[in-house]
Amino acid sequence: MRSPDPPIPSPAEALLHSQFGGWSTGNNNNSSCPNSPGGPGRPSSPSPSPSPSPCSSYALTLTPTHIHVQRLAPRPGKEARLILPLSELAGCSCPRAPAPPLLVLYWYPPGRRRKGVSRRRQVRAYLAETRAEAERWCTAVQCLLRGLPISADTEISRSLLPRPRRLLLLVNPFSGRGQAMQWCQTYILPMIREANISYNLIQTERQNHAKELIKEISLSDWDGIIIVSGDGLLHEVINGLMERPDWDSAIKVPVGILPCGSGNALAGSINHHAGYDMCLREPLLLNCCFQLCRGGVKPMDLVSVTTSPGPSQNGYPGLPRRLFSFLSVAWGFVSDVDIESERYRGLGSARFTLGTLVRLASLRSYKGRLSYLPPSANSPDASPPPQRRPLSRSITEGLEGFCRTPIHRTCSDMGLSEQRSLRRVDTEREREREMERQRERERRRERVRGGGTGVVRASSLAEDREREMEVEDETSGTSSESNERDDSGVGSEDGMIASKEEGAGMAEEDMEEEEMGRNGEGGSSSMDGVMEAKEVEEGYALNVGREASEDSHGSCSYPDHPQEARSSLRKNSAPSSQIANAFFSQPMSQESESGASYGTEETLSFLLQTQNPGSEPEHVPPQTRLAPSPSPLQLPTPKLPSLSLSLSPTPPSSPSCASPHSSCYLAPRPNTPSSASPSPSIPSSSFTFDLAEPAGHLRTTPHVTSPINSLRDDLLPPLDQPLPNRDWVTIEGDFVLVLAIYQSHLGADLHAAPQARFDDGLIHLTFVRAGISRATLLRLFLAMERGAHLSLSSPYVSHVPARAFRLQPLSPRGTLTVDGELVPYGPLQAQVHPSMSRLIVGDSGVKLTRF
Ligand SMILES: Nc1ncnc2c1ncn2[C@@H]1O[C@H](COP(=O)(O)OP(=O)(O)OP(=O)(O)O)[C@@H](O)[C@H]1O
Repeated sequence: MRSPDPPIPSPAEALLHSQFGGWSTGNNNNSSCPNSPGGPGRPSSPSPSPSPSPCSSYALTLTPTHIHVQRLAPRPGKEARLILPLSELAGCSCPRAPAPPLLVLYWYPPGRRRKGVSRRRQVRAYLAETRAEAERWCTAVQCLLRGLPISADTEISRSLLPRPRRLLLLVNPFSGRGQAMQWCQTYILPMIREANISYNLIQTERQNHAKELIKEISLSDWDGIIIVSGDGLLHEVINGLMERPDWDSAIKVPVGILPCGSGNALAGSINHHAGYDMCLREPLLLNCCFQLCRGGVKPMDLVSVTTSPGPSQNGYPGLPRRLFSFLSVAWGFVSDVDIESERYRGLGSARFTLGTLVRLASLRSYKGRLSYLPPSANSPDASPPPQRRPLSRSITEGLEGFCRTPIHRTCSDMGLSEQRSLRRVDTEREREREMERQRERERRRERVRGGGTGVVRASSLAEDREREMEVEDETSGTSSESNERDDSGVGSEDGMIASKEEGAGMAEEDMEEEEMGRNGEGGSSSMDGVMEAKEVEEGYALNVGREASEDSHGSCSYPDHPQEARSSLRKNSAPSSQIANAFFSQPMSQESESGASYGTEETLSFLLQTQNPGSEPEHVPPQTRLAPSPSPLQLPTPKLPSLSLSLSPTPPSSPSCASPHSSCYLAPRPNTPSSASPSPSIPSSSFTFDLAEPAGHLRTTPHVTSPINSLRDDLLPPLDQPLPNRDWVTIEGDFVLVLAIYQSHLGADLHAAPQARFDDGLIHLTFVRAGISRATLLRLFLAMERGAHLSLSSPYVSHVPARAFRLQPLSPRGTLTVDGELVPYGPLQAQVHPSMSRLIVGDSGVKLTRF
């Protein structure tokens, strides 16, 4: 992150140049004292222990970008030079008399941590000859930090400085693991004081407290509203601002977030855009707090969401609700995990890892219809399709020094595959297998060139694929059953957990899909597509899990030793790849061999094995205490009713199926009258565009209860009316998940939309069709940690940008969330409103205005 040290400043560059005495702070890095200005436990004058260092003296030079510190005594010389970039200073102070005339600099250089780069606090103090000199320096540095231009000729006086910024801090003491107040005392308030920011801190007392407050306060009193919590509280604040009569000016008040929740998606995005590596917990908080103190503001898009009516109240039918979202709308897997993992709240961000594994074990799919409006071609917002990460790059990650031979392309850029590939030693055999596969591919391509309809072609590819698998089996001598098989067969023998070798086989198959996609054979030529096409052709139903309507929310329980589970899981630095690795390397249990899906017990037990087995359990907040159940509950033995997969194979003519960029494997087609008639080669149940009766409450349309009638969703008709034919694309079928996200991160460690910017005017839609295997879905989420999931080539996964969308669940039950908060289940639509709000992001590498 740091640029090379600048040369010694020339006299022309120098704004100030003075000689200071040293001030010993009692430790080497000069970091313990003097303390932050003001505040409890932080005296305004240095504590008595530090003292002048009589023998040391320094020459300080201030330039517009740096403070150069040259030690003059006792050892002058080049090595005694320190350069403090102003961009790494949170602030400075000059303690009032009777304290000595000190210039105190609060320096937060980036330091390497085990996981990512994070700021560390250092305090430097220099003793000026006079108080006036110390104050002159302090004022000059503060002017530069506030972005006020000064020159060597400027008469430096305190009158140059604008009033200190005033922030309203709203703290949810129960967010995340309930540490928000403690972190305020330890990290947040000290740094905010150091940055010379005034603040008022309010603890929220209940749900919607923040919203009520925001609707009533005088906003002109504040330069920013800062949420010290998770994303849920910011959702309240944004909606509180939008429900004010003066919403259009209120929403322009800069908002910021200091992450104390469990997901911390927006904080993850700020951290990422500021140039830091992914990090969690205190390091993330320090980075975000530092960025906040720097004070840069960027426009941020908001998405207006119209949901179905809530339950009727006092005999009156509910009305559709309108709310504003800054983060995401989720349906299916993501919202299920979000809501169901609430019970593991005490685990911090690891609750999502656990929730993901539990939900994977009983994967559901939901029928529904997704329509979206792509960005117009000439729209300035239309961003180019995301670059696929070059395969070579991801392959070399983590492999340097391990493998010198060229790595087979079956090493995807997924962590799991990489790790598996490291275990492989028999490169000769691998090469032979690859050559055999290559020959098979060639033969297949020859046949495909012979033509035929999509289905017929897919079917013949299925036969090819089967033959290919036989060849693989022969050459490898091991069974490399596909994940898709494991998922698709009723009572499949494979279960969820594959052996290491099987895992490697799975990776190969995925790469196989990728390979075929690149060769223009599209999704239908993949293993998944093949099976699907074959089943469709033969009139079979494909079983991919349990249908939502039949699956009650699985009752889960915990192992006999929940304390152990908690203590091990508490290390919530989310070592998901480690977890997943254990997941895959578990021996098959009795249960899995007999075909049942995995339960929570297995999930927890492998987590236990991967994380700190010997550690003592920590204190867990009462609400998260997990009562040991008399006997460990299993997830109900799956009845595995058939799920009919109504989506057809991707038509061969579809350009999207060959696109390596957008992964639009579903062949979404424009909602034009001509395209609405199904192609003869596609089963008529697929991709229908008529409006079916939606699930949920909405049948006829009441007016939307919008607090803000003046902000129109100009791209959307009312929720009960058909969408315009022009430009819209509709996809109908069975989905595992639909995620609409407008920030780069879905959680601090989930880089869900790497291409997203705060103000790109886009909704980034990801949808996953039923039929995806659990293993592929798991790999998708693991790759998401690094934002590498866009490279995951699966015909079941699509990523598309949009300006608006409508979601019509057709399954009677499910969960829908907006910014992680539950909303009424039923049809929902949303439209982006570019740059509506303002977000405090700091000043790293972005053009911004200061608040
Ligand atoms: N004092 C309080 N008591 C109970 N609930 C509160 C209180 N203050 C706020 N809330 C509610 O708690 C919900 C969750 O808060 P928040 O999102 O900030 O934390 P989180 O869920 O831990 O974080 P994340 O969303 O990152 O997972 C919000 O919907 C908010 O309305």
